[in-house]
Amino acid sequence: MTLSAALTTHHLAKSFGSTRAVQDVSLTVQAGETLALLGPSGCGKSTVLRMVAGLERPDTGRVEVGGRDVTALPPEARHIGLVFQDYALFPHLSVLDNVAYGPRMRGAARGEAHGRAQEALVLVNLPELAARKPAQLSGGQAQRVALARALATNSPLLLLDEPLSNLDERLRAELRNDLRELFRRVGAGVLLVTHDQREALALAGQVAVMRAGQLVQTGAARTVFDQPATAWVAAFLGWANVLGREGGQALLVPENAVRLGQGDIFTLISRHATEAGETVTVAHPLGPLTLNLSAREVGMIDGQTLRLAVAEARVREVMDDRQG
Ligand SMILES: Nc1ncnc2c1ncn2[C@@H]1O[C@H](COP(=O)(O)OP(=O)(O)OP(=O)(O)O)[C@@H](O)[C@H]1O
Repeated sequence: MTLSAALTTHHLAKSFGSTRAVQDVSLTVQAGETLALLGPSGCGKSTVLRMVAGLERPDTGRVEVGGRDVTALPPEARHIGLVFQDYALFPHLSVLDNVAYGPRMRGAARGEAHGRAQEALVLVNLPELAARKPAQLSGGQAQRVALARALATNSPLLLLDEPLSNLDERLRAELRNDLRELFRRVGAGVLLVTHDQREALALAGQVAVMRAGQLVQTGAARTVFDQPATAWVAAFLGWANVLGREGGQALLVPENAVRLGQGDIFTLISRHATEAGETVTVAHPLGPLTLNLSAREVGMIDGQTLRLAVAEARVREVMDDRQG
């Protein structure tokens, strides 16, 4: 028996007037796998998610959930767990009834729906808050309840749109760890939209990078972060050294290609103090190299110079698609 993917989109496209919000997006999320959709503001991430959820109708293309074509189905018939920012909790219902709402809508008897809701609240570590009203929850607790509501549907696919936004840094870090563990336990496919690279790396095994409505790179998260396919992807993912060349190419110099204290002596163009040490830019024949130095490494600066070697085997040349 071949297992169906939790989600497959086939050539999804959507325009709003003359804005081509999404063009030809095909992606797959396997059961038990988390895929993070990454890209700058306005690149079409939410529109992809909304088409998968059934909240937006694609102009062309298909959506399959668990091997079933759901393109023509309304959201409630798709069997997807949603955690969207604008999917607020019902203020007049208790936490338990909020979480039980999905199973109830799908025809579960009250007792069974409450049982599932209790289980979901245990999964997100909030079983003791079942009787509260949403107004009596902190921001982090409300996010967990929203997640429990999605989990209680027992859906094979969860969609999360910026699930940790609106939370302070401490809560984000805490929930990030919990979510990873939770996704692993429930075994659903998860499609996650985030603009936070750290969140993507922490939560998702797979990433898909979007630019101007199109997917530009998809693959294992570690591979995409370590081996961006183009200069634009590298710059978007926060690579410090994407050095333009003649002829539309660029060199990607990873931090681990730079060996301090060996090789030739280069002049520093700029220096800025950071919490950990300094960020410096070195005039190097490959181009201006920006390095994050620890306090110990700052001690290797001699006058306004630094001795370093670049391991050229670790430097990759890619297409420079940053313009346009
Ligand atoms: N209902 C709509 N009507 C008109 N244009 C829209 C609509 N929804 C989205 N757009 C446009 O489609 C493009 C993609 O928007 P989308 O919200 O999918 O981007 P996004 O990547 O999720 O952005 P962000 O990270 O800022 O949320 C944008 O240019 C946006 O202005």
